[in-house]
Amino acid sequence: MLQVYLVRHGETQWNAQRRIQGQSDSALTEKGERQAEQVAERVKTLGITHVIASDLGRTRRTAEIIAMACGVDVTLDARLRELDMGVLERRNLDTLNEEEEGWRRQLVNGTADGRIPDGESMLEMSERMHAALNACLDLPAGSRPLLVSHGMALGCLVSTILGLPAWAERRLRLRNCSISRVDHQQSPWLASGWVVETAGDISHLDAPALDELQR
Ligand SMILES: O=C(O)[C@H](O)COP(=O)(O)O
Repeated sequence: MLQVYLVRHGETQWNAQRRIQGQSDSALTEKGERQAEQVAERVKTLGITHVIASDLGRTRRTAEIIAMACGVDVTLDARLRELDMGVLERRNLDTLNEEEEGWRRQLVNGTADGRIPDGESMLEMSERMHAALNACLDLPAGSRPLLVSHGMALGCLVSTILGLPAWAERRLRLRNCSISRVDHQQSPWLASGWVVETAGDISHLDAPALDELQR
């Protein structure tokens, strides 16, 4: 059985400011740095053999902190990036007009082919996230990788492993520096292949991220 840990990066300045990041970027806040240190402390005893991260700054920084604690290097994989939010990247959620908010809501309300203009669909993101996860199957036997990615990307990955379509209504909140685990396994009472062992664990964190207080 292959166990893969999934971690969303620490809180960023734009998370706290309710600004849409997508494939744009902002630095971790002090709280985000502390969250990354707390998740590193939590996972350093789990026998992690690989830390693989989205190549955006917020995930790279989180991965560096985790990898240091686990004594491994960071490998970057652009397939783990957040959904491309197109023309709405860098915009504050509270400044969107009715049409713009309609584009954004399509990503969370179950619209099959929803996308923000110049952005990515949930299905396109799902396909690259699954490709990155399945690449873990080619790691040496006994590997235990940890992937550092993003809220929409990881939420879609976990939901699709549960059998939901990529564009399903979003009902799984993965907070900053939450830990999820998916296993590739064969067992009597589960479907073969990927299953969800845990999702969204934040018991290792001492305080909710700012953006959680505002949502
Ligand atoms: O702002 C965004 O793009 C998403 O809602 C959250 O993205 P993140 O998980 O990269 O912060």
